[in-house]
Amino acid sequence: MTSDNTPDIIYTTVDEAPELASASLLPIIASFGKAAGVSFGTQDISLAGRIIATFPDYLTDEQRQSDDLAFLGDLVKTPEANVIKLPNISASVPQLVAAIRELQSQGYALPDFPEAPATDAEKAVRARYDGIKGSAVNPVLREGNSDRRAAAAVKKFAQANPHRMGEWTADSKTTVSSMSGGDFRANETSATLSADAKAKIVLTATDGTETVLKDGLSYPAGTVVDATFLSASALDEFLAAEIEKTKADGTLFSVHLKATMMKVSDPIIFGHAVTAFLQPVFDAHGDKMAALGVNPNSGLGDLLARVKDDAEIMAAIDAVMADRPAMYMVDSDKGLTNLHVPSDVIIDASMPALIRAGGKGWGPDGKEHDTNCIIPDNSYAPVYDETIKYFKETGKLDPATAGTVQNVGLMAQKAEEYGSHPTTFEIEAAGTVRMILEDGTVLHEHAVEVGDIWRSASARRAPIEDWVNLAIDRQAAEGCEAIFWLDETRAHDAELIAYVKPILEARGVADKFTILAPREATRATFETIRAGKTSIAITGNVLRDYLTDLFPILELATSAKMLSIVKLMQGGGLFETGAGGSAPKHVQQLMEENHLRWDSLGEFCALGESFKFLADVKDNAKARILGEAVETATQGILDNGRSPGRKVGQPDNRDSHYWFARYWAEALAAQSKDAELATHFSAIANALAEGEAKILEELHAGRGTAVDLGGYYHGDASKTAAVMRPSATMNAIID
Ligand SMILES: NC(=O)C1=CN([C@@H]2O[C@H](COP(=O)(O)OP(=O)(O)OC[C@H]3O[C@@H](n4cnc5c(N)ncnc54)[C@H](OP(=O)(O)O)[C@@H]3O)[C@@H](O)[C@H]2O)C=CC1
Ligand SMILES: O=C(O)CCC(=O)C(=O)O
Ligand SMILES: [Mg+2]
Repeated sequence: MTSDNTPDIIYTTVDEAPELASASLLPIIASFGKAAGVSFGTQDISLAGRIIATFPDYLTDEQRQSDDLAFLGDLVKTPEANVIKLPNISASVPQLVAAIRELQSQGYALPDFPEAPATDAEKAVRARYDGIKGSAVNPVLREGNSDRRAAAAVKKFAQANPHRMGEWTADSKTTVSSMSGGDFRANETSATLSADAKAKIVLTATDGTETVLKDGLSYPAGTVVDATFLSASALDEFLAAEIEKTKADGTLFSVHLKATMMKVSDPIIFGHAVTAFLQPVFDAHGDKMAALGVNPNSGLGDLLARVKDDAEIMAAIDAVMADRPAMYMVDSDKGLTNLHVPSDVIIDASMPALIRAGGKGWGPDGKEHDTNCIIPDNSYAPVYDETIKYFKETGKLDPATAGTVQNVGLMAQKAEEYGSHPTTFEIEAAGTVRMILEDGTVLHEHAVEVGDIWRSASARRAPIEDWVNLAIDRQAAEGCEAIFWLDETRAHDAELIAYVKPILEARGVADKFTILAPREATRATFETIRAGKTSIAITGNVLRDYLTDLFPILELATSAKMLSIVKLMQGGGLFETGAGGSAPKHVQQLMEENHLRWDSLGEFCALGESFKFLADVKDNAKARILGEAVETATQGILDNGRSPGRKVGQPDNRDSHYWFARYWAEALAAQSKDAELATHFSAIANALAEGEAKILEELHAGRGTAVDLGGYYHGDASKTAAVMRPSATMNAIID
């Protein structure tokens, strides 16, 4: 599919803070690349871009956009792929609705999001929107397993400049609470297919009625296929008890889920939490609320917007809230609670932030308090539970001396739970769910009740083998401790262990690895890094996600500084920038006071790797020189403290890009491998140095005042450029 017209490197157009940063950084990168004959192209994977691309039939010719995600989905399956992937929004329903409204206000005649689709036409629109919802981009692009770690320079910098850590004390009441049974962990069954297989999922109701939940599933031989369910009644009992327990303990009530990546199951679990918290209101006014279109899965914020004109319901809500435990707040100034929006509290970022703060969450009084962290399912909750227990015993981690945890994550081809959306169902009738192979074999079978959440996930043989081999390579490169975080008592993990052990034996490296269940691995790993050493965590997809925020946030203060390489299975390279998200809070700050605290270190690291990869695969010497100079520039940013500050008045993202351009140009001017490049860039380096005072002054003009970007999800490119590239002097040098 690639042609001579495909640019050497594709940079993704995304959302929120990283996209604002791109408005300033990408012109620099493209200009420097051009001088060395390296071409850059962009492909739009933003939420707004994906909405537009999904509804061409509703739009004018000028408004239409190509389906860039589909293009990239094909590209990553080719050896030519060289993609720099920035974090993008994985939209919850409230975010999706807000983006649709914004586009409609800009004249895009898009259909409304059908909350309760009734007609066939509405169902068709809803199906199209559902394809955009949640984590719809990463699983398509991640055609390889992940290698995430802190670059040596970044780690050294963090040790020399340790961030502040909250104190942990033995008497902290902060705790992780999980179900005592009936959850996904307890009900899981797993099997490895011995031959290629087609399968269907059938619900047989107690009265004998059969419903095919899914047909046409097809798996190659060697696929590990899991099935499990979470009992709705067990969940509700658990949540009701936790509300009481939180109140008795005087801690903050908080629920931590991944409603974005687990876009089918977790919004439902979130909805149970909203319902449980407001149970007396639903008991008294449920019908009226349903008539007003309340869907608890969309959160308390959406619920309040729908019932706000009904004084009786509002009074009932106030009365219940007054009686409930205090809630962990997303924004106490604005009254945004944990339960307002399903995508505001995302477990991979929220739990580490709380742990970094010494186990404290923000309460409605704007003060920090011990918190009850409710993580209903036990599959991965023990990692956080053990982390908290460990810190209560030993006190906080010291980032000045702590070693580092790297991750090798099984991720390719929608591995494990993160690929389970098409095979996740909220059960509508009590009975039995069976996963049945074409030859009639019943692979999995569960007795279920109404409301239970049943799901199947799979991991294919080729990605699993690639993952184990990547782990072997990484361990050989580092020569350090390496742990497979797998629990032999968990059905899925036992199947993976059956893959891992023979490969390690066959390659003669079994003695270099240990296999530990997540709880034990957590403790062992903390002990290793407390001693200043390195550990490689080799994990499945979910723990890849969780650990590459947890350890970086404790070690480096943020996961934004991580190197995130996806070695694509067909030979291409996907370079993710950092391991975190799109930082909505940063956009708010920019809009209010014209300060962007986003740190582009993740972009710098990914750019260096992308150039190196280009140099290797296309034997492009100039790309190698560009890449080496990017590394020098990144080092310069760290050594000279040029990263953005958090507060207005301090240097921000734009300042850091000026310094990045300058250090990069200086490094290119200083190298002696390519005289032509050296001459070209020494002129640029000189101009940037001579213009320093004027450029910084121009960059700082207007700081502290509100700015207009022309939109949140679909901003106006010229307005954004005016805000993000305010230095005419610098622009003249770059352009
Ligand atoms: N790869 C991807 O595409 C990913 C996408 N996401 C998406 O991103 C959105 C937000 O997710 P959320 O869980 O809030 O996590 P984020 O990582 O966006 O934000 C958590 C906090 O981390 C800090 N942070 C993150 N990146 C940077 C950076 N480059 N520079 C400085 N600080 C940074 C900020 O802290 P502070 O506020 O203290 O400055 C930020 O508020 C969601 O839509 C989510 O789905 C999430 C993860 C990965
Ligand atoms: O795709 C997403 O929504 C988030 C991905 C993520 O958090 C990660 O890969 O670390
Ligand atoms: Mg993550």
